[in-house]
Amino acid sequence: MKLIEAKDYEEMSAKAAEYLANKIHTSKKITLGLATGGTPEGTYRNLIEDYMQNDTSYRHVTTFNLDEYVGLAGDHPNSYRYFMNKKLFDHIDIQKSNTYVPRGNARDIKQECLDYEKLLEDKSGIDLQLLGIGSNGHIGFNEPGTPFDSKTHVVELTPSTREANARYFSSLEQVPTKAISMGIATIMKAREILLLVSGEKKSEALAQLLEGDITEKNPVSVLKKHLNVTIIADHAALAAKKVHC
Ligand SMILES: N[C@@H]1[C@@H](O)[C@H](O)[C@@H](COP(=O)(O)O)O[C@@H]1O
Repeated sequence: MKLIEAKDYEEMSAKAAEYLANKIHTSKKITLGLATGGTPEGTYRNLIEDYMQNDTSYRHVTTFNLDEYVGLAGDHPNSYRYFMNKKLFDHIDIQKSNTYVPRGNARDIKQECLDYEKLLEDKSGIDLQLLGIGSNGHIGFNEPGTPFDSKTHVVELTPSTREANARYFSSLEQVPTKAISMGIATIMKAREILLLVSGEKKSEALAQLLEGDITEKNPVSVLKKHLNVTIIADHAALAAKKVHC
């Protein structure tokens, strides 16, 4: 695993966007795995700036998002499809038909998981997966205890994850209790992974990744088995690691 240090959230976001833009520029065709949440928002802002200033085209880019809330349609303001449209896709020249997010309002949610996994395979998988982490080490919506061999599946959200994400909803009760998430094996199939970690709240999870064991109790620890992982972390996120040293 390669670790790139950043001063703060802004610097982490700028470095991540530069990393991604460089890959987009230098490839003829690329499939990106994308994440939602506060962590990648700054990266998307920087990518939009880069698009406007440097004419970076996204016509050759396909994207697959990690997850989506069960029960929310794509035009619901709290859905991850809506987040991606507003925070990135609406501002760049990507073809919307090449952007995939699980359909949280699909009639048959289990079938939707199977179809999403198959679609990913049919499109030859992910070249570069952007990832954030939850403070309990979750990746996508794969909570502690999720088997490492899991594929795209329906997840029961833990109270702590619902609370952490309640800031986007008008109340905790509004936060869905289930989500569709790429599984850990799905994420690990990406040819490259870029993990972003910012802030003190994530420092224990990051320290566990850098210094702890590989265990299903800490989903992010699986990344130690991947051969091509880059972490961009800010100083606040690295604080616990430095205390441990
Ligand atoms: N499903 C998402 C994850 O993909 C994300 O990494 C995590 C952290 O979010 P944030 O970046 O807002 O801290 O939250 C959610 O649970």
